[in-house]
Amino acid sequence: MADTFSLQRVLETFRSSLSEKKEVYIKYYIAGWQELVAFMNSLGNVFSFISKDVVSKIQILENFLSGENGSHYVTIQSMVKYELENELVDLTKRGSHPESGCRTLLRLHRALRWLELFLERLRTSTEDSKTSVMCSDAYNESLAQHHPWLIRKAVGVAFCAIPGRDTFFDVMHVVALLGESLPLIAEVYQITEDLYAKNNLLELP
Ligand SMILES: CCCCCCCC/C=C\CCCCCCCC(=O)N[C@@H](COP(=O)(O)O)[C@H](O)/C=C/CCCCCCCCCCCCC
Repeated sequence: MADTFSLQRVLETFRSSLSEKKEVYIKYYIAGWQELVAFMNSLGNVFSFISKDVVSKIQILENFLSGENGSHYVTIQSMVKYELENELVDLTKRGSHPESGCRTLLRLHRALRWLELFLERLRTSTEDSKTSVMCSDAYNESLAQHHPWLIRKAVGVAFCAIPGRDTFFDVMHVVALLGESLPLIAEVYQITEDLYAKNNLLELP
């Protein structure tokens, strides 16, 4: 496992993603995901179908951010407002906007919940706890409900290749950091969740 992964950096990027008004900057939200992808890539090819999916979603959001309407994509709040006001979101079935910013970010948002649940399990785990079980329990409680059977099976195979608990703690260096990361990740998650719920965007196709 690459020793270049730093939970501290993940923490810093998600911290930078929160504005004073508690809006979420997409630039830093994406940067947080890029750190997590780098970590996943270091775990081997069995995870590449997952990291490719995340990378493609990051790319879609980066394209919006650097495109001609980029100023509307500075925060998740401004993106939601802009895409809804301009009817740029497929709300019930996929149509002329299959890759809107709102539906793309929703996929990462659901995955952030998985991360929160997994890190919480890791933080409270004991020496004999298995990371594959923590991962899979967190997955069943979050992302799995949105994935078809085939993806759930493939994910189940990938979970078997997850390194043990000690390896995670070696890489993370400071266990205490988990206690600091979790509330921050949870806050970013909750702000996005409330915004999406308020705008009926939680089930975008
Ligand atoms: C110190 C601890 C650090 C832990 C770091 C963990 C790093 C993990 C990084 C990413 C987690 C997974 C992100 C998964 C995003 C999935 C988005 C999604 O739901 N995509 C599906 C739907 O997309 P559309 O078709 O609607 O566009 C897509 O079909 C799914 C693709 C692949 C399945 C992804 C399942 C991921 C499950 C959890 C991954 C565990 C990785 C474990 C690494 C330790």
